[in-house]
Amino acid sequence: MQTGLISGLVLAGGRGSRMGNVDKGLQPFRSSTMVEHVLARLRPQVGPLAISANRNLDTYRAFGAPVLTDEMADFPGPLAGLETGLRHCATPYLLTVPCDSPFLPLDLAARLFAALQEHGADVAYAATHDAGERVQSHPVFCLVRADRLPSLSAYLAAGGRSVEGWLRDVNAVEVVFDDADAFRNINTLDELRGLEQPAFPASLAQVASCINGYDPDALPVRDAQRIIREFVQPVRAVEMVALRASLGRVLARDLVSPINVPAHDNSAMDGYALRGADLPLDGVATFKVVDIVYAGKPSAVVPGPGECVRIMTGGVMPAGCDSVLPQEFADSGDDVAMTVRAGAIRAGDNRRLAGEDLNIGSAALKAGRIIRPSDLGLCASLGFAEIPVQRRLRVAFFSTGDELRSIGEPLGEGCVYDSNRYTIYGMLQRLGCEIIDMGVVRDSPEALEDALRTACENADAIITSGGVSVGAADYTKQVMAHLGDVTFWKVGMRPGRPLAFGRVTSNGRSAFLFGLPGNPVAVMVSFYFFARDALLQMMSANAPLPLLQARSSEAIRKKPGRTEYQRGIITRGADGTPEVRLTGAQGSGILRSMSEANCMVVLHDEQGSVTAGDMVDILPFEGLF
Ligand SMILES: Nc1nc2c(c(=O)[nH]1)N[C@H]1C(S)=C(S)[C@@H](COP(=O)(O)OP(=O)(O)OC[C@H]3O[C@@H](n4cnc5c(N)ncnc54)[C@H](O)[C@@H]3O)O[C@H]1N2
Ligand code: MOO
Ligand SMILES: [Mg+2]
Repeated sequence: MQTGLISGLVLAGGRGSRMGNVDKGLQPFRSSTMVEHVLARLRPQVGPLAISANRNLDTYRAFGAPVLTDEMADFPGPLAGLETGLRHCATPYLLTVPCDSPFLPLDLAARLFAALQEHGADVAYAATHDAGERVQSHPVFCLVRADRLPSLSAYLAAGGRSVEGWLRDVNAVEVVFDDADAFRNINTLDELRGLEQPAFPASLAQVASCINGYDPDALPVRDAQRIIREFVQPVRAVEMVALRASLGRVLARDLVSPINVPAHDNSAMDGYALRGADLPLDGVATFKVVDIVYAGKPSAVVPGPGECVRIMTGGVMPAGCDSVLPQEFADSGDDVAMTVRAGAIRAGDNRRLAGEDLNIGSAALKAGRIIRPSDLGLCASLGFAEIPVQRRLRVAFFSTGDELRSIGEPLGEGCVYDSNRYTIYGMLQRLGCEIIDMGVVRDSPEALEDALRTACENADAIITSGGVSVGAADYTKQVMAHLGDVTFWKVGMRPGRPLAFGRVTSNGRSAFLFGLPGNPVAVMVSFYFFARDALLQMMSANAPLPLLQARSSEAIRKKPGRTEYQRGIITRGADGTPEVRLTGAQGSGILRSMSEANCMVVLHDEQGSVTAGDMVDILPFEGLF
């Protein structure tokens, strides 16, 4: 069967009345949507592909197939979609499938086509046996001759609406498939239950009440992380971007392979393709060369016993051949004959199997992945021109403190340049966020409220630095508390003890807030260990902190009962394993030692002093995004 003879049409134009009038095709299903599963399974079986839909047209268009809307008004049912499909059909046959059948058979087109040909029929449709062995027909899985359009139009014009009714008017053949599950459709929201989006977050107090012995003034790191994780919600908005533009973005849905890669069994070597059974058991054997196969130019020749085909790397294996003798392993060989010695290769050698890289219907990449260069290549090998990614997370940030000066301003008595906005900028940039830099905000209630409201109305998350400890001029906490559900913690850690976290609201818009401490090292540590994971969670990204282990080359003093983050330099030790030493002074204002470091040493709550030679957890900065 030539797939190019058949156009595919996914019927997604129904009312979805059994699902409460939702658009069935767009319902989330296994990290993507139902219709995308259907498209992935149908695409390899047909030439042109279209979607019949009557709502959410732009969303459907983003799946990369033209969208046809019913030409008849008022949702008259699947036949209206079929009629429109036939009007636009440029091939001799049209195959329809419903949008809620994510498991449809991969040989649907081939089997219906074979039956249509065999019976000289107008229409072939699928059926299965139910549990009682009765035949149950699935008439919306049907292959129709495109020239049957007039008969369908006449049936509809006469008021006919049921697919079964029209099938009685034409010469239709039923094709029984064994796998009833492949035709299972998902009809109710109940069936989709468990895949729904999580409920709106509870209040922070409710979340915190689940923590044993919750004390905001002495909160262990892991409890703070847990509260943040349970409170933060993903921003669900997906956009299609050109393949190259997806680098560094978060994949929004599983990418299901629409093809086998490679598509055919092919040769891994330049040499001779032959039947493994013909290889000599001892001595030598001479094969007659009956054709030459180049990559991209398959041969129709089927070598007989004692025959072989010269083949180039990547060339499609000729029918019946299962092994390739690399040409340098032949005793002699040219384009006429080849001689091989016993034991030169084994049967099956040097053949790359169809689908060994990626199998049709398998998840090539999982939703949540941050797209890397190899993923771009993988997507290209599947023919994907556009990739569904999460929209970039919008993060607004500003610094607070009257002593802060921006670069370019004169540095007055007692003032410091604002460095936190630059470290925060760098860390957000590496996470792939859309950045809204709001500068330095004066320590006045009005200026702070103004800034927080603007940030809240324009961003998904807000990061501030400074003003969260107990100082007298700090209005930050008071304004944050006034604008939303914000809590102030003293976390059992060093550096980065004070931390504000919550959700602020202004004019009906809300944003998650991370009020990081002002000290320049504390701001980075609390970003990496609290804000980073939360922002990734909002982006629906899967990228846990890459904690590794290294041997400490020195003793480190540490009190159990709090987490300490020390700046370290990791090198390759004498025995080849990673070894870490500290950068010296660890004060939370000493940014230089952060720059000198290439990792953080993480000493957990329960840990006491470290002896030289002990293994410790480290977070390497390179590769940390
Ligand atoms: N009595 C107490 N004092 C302090 C405590 C405490 O528990 N009790 N905690 C200390 C800890 S730990 C930290 S961390 C800081 C956090 O203070 P704030 O978040 O209120 O921050 P500020 O007071 O505004 O600034 C602290 C420090 O950092 C400098 N800073 C602030 N922003 C920037 C910036 N954008 N660029 C460069 N440097 C900045 C600021 O000048 C201060 O020196 O509180 C301790 N105190
Ligand atoms: O949390 Mo503060 O970190 O010690 O400067
Ligand atoms: Mg302060």
